[in-house]
Order: sequence, then C-alpha cells, then structure tokens
Amino acid sequence: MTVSRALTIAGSDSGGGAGIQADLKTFQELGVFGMTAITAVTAQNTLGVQGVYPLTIEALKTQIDSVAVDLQPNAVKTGMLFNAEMIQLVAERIRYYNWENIIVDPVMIAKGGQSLLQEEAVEALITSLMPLAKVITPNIPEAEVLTGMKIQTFEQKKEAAKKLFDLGATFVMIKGGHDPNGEVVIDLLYDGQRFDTFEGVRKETKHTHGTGCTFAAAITAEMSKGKSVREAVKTAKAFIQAAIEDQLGIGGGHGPTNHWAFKKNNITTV
Ligand SMILES: Nc1ncnc2c1ncn2[C@@H]1O[C@H](COP(=O)(O)OP(=O)(O)O)[C@@H](O)[C@H]1O
Ligand SMILES: Cc1ncc(COP(=O)(O)O)c(N)n1
Repeated sequence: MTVSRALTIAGSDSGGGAGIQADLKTFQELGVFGMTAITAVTAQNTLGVQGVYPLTIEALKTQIDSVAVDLQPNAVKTGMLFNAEMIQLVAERIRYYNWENIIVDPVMIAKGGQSLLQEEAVEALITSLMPLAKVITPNIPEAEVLTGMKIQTFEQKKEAAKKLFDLGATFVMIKGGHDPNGEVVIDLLYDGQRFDTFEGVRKETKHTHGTGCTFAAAITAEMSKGKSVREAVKTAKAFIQAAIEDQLGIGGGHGPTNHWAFKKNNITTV
C-alpha cells in the first residue's frame, strides 16, 4: 500500500479550527498521513487570539529535519510562519531537500484582526518563499499586501494574479471569501497563461475560522496523492464548501468549519 504523506509547517491553534489542527484534520479526512513542524503556539478560540508564543529557530529546524530524513513528505504546506527568520529557514530547508510540491498559504492576519506574521517578514515571504511554491493561496487582503494594489473587481483580481505569478510561483490561487457579498464566491487560479475559476454558493455565516487553512490543506493532501493542481483545487473546493455549509455552530465568535462534512456526505469529485 502506498501511503501519501503531507507535512504542514504552521502555527498551532488551540481552538482546533485553523493552523496545524485544521491541516491535520483535513489530511486525515482525505486519507493522507499528516506530519507537522510547528512555528508558534497560539492561544486562540472563536473569539480571537489571546497569545502567540513562537518556538525557536532550532526547534523549527529540528522538526523539519526529523520528518524529512525519515518520513519524506510528498507535499509540504506552509501556513503561519511568524517572522522573517523562520521564512528564511523554511525556504532553505525546502531547497536543501529538493521538495517540489510546495503549497504556500501566506497567512498574515487572523479573522479577528490579530497579526500572525510580523510586517517586516512580508519581504522575505516574497523574495525567499514565493519562488519555491507550486501553488500560493492568498486571500484578497493578503493579495493586496503582496501586490500593493487594491482588489475590488474581477479584472483587478486577474491583474493581481498576474503580478503574483511574476513573484515566481507556478500557480496562483486568489481566494474569494473576502469578496464583497454576492451569491457566489469565486476562487481564481492562474498558471501564467490560463485563468480557471472555481465557484461555490456563498453561505451567509460568521463561522469561517480556518477556511483558508483548510482549503490549502486539502489542496496539499490531493497533491501529495499525485493529483494535478487543477484536480487538487477542485476537490479542495468541494471539501471547503461542505465544511462551511454543514456548520458546527460552536463557540461564541467566528466558529470553525466542519472538517468531517466532506467524508460524512460521501462527496466525490472527478
Ligand atoms: N461564506 C462562504 N461561503 C462559501 N465559501 C466560502 C465562504 N467564505 C470563504 N469561502 C471559501 O473558503 C476558502 C477560503 O477562502 P477565504 O475565506 O478567502 O480565505 P482565508 O480564510 O484565508 O481568509 C475559499 O475556497 C473560499 O471561496
Ligand atoms: C495558527 C493559525 N494559523 C492560521 C490562522 C488563519 O486562519 P484562517 O484560515 O481563518 O485565515 C489562524 N487563525 N491561526
């Protein structure tokens, strides 16, 4: 039996809806063996972030190396990387191990507004990590920071995708969750030549904590199985749609999505 393996390099979310926890749950639901390298521990719930406790660079490096030398991931996702030093280290380790299936979710700010990445680290993200990525998955505010442009229309989203592509990733996925309200939510994929859109019915809900992490983790899981980027995004879109629609309704604020909805509802995509 071939076991598909995925590594997530990200922050821990004690509330279980985003970060490492969302990634591992998503990997598991999609039949992929999940591994982790933790950058920072956050004390977090649906109401906000109560504390951020970064690990040392050495702790991060040792976790990555432990996984790499023995378990060999087929795909690697990055999430909250906290500071420039951690970004440089992750980029250096990716190059060292010649990892190719890299999914970079450029996490910057939690839904409650708290910063998960130091401002001065954005430059390192752009220059060191983006060029190594097979797919980058910014939401609209992140795409605005990375490109320096406002994104309000679909044409602007396409223009931003082109600018982001020029930073070196093979595929750019700009997620549509932050679009001004409409009945559909449109995610835009660009590979330097062709635009593809992935649409879902917009659910009116405040329970969207961890949607971005979960979506990128599902892409990572499918890519670890050898699926193409387009196939992986298609499955990830169905996974996140189910997780948002079949809501759990827990916590007093922005609640988590339902990571087991996709499997429970026997959703298949091809
Ligand atoms: N209210 C919603 N209804 C349906 N899909 C949504 C909703 N909000 C976000 N999504 C989807 O969830 C995924 C994550 O998007 P987004 O919320 O933009 O990312 P992030 O969590 O990084 O801010 C995307 O596939 C997006 O289309
Ligand atoms: C540790 C950690 N990582 C990432 C996010 C972003 O969450 P979202 O997917 O909602 O943007 C978070 N809130 N906490």
